[in-house]
Amino acid sequence: RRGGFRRRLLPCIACAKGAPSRNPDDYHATLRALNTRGRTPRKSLGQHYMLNNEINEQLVASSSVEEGDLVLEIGPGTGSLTNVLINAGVTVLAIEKDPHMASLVNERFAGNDKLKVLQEDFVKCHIRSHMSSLLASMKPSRKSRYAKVVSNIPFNISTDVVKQVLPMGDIFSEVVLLLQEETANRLSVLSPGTSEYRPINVFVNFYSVPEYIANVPRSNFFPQPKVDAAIVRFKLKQAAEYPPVTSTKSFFSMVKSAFNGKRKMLRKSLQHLNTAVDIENALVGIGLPSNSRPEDLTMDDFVQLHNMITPG
Ligand SMILES: C[S@@+](CC[C@H](N)C(=O)[O-])C[C@H]1O[C@@H](n2cnc3c(N)ncnc32)[C@H](O)[C@@H]1O
Repeated sequence: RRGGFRRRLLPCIACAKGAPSRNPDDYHATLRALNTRGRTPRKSLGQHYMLNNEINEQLVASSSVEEGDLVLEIGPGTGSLTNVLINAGVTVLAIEKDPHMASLVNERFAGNDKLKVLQEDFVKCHIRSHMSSLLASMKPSRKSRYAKVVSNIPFNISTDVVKQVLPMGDIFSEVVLLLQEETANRLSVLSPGTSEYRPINVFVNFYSVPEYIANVPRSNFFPQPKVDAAIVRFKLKQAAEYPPVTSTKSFFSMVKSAFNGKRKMLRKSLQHLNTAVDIENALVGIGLPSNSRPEDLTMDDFVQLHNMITPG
């Protein structure tokens, strides 16, 4: 066999030690789909396939999709989540980087006009133009004019996905992702004042309202990752609901500079924007100590500080 394909790659059910209780059909379907191609799951592509259809159902339920909706799925893999989405009556745009998995999922749903598969790297693709043209071609009778994202994504592109889709409130209303547990916590639960607080937290809260939905133990995936996962829902804000900053570019540039000097007080790390005295006065003006550090500020505090210390 060519190209690293092997005959027997996957465990049989009887060998699946520590596997969660699940409908065996789901497990069989995933293993069969992989075995038909002799595919070894690739670590570099974050290929940890979902074995438990109840989790797929929970992902779909968390996004409250309705019949007729348009859903973007990043990384359909064997198509187990795709199947639940299609059964919920939605149209799916699936973007899959691995050409083998893209053709496998295409074949699985051959002839189904509710699915469009693009074999592309999500990080590099023009998602806005793909989504805009699909939304424009759909019936105006749809209840929601917004699309949704529902995906079990590879852990290694989580930040790219979040950075790309959260500012797209004009296209998506909700983004439901299965993330690495630690990432899920960091993006949805972490509050200011903790040492892990970063610019990404300000970014997430600027563009969305995140909510931690549920932990998903690692035993639900094949192959089993070293860490647990969790479902997070981001409700996207529309442009009119974004915090009132004079310029988002200058706002996020200020936040980045603030965290560049993580141990530094803001009156030092933001000195390129204004004098130390003016920064101190601005901090006191919004009810914070004059020697505040970036991890002390909420997203709203950053917004106020930005509008006070940068020329508008
Ligand atoms: C964690 S697996 C999930 C597969 C499937 N959704 C499931 O639940 O079993 C991630 C999937 O994303 C695909 N993938 C990896 N990197 C990608 C990228 N940059 N763009 C699109 N798909 C990618 C992998 O090939 C794989 O099929």
